[in-house]
Amino acid sequence: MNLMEISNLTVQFGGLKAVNDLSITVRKGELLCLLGPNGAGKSTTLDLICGKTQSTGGRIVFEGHDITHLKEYRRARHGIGRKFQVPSVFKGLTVLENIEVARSRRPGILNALRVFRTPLTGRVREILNLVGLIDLIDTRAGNLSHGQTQWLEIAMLLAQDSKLILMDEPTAGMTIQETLKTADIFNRLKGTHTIIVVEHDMQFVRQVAERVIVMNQGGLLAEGSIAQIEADPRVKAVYLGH
Ligand SMILES: Nc1ncnc2c1ncn2[C@@H]1O[C@H](COP(=O)(O)OP(=O)(O)OP(=O)(O)O)[C@@H](O)[C@H]1O
Repeated sequence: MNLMEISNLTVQFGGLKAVNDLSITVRKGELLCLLGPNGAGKSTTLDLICGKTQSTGGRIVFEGHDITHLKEYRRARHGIGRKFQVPSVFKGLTVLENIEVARSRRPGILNALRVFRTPLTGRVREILNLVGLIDLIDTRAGNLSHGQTQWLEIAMLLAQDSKLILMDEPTAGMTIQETLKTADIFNRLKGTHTIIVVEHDMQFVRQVAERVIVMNQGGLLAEGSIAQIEADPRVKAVYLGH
């Protein structure tokens, strides 16, 4: 079943078409990796899906709703969650408090503070177990390691029950062990969560990818399994060969 259909998506910045006539179908529950050389338009594609950037052409249909011209906060209400390269956790709050803020769905920290006395409910416990932070619920986010901070942010997206999770280079700056653990988290999310991830770390992509899309110069260059992508001479020429 399709969760999202992107047709002929285009955005022009001055003379540059950063995303150019891109069509992608995203299936419910799949983990889709977006690859491509620097400047291919991967981050811009995520920006166009979450509404951070408005397209200049094409269409995005999410669960049957045309969201092409919706503002970012309205797309978030439809269940599109975005994780940026710089984590947006509240450093002064504990791990559990951060999750509660994410779960409250109400804008503004003051509203969120009212729910802090909520006990560690089943779903929150499940999420914290999944990302391996269950023993750190009372730790301030500012005291977490880089990897733990990234996992907390993933947990916050899960706590919002996002239907589509968009992630831009989640393993950037991680140690090998942290990257392995992140792959494990992603593999456990497969099937129940729909994820689009932009990544340059091919080892990580090999561990998690079900379907891979390679972009080049704003357009779709190749699509397939990781084995098909790695054997594709066009991909080798512009990306993997370097
Ligand atoms: N707001 C903007 N205004 C003008 N040009 C932009 C804007 N955002 C992106 N671009 C340009 O669009 C092109 C695509 O950028 P984008 O960041 O999407 O590439 P990318 O594939 O994510 O690259 P990287 O792997 O380096 O992150 C680049 O040439 C970039 O300079």
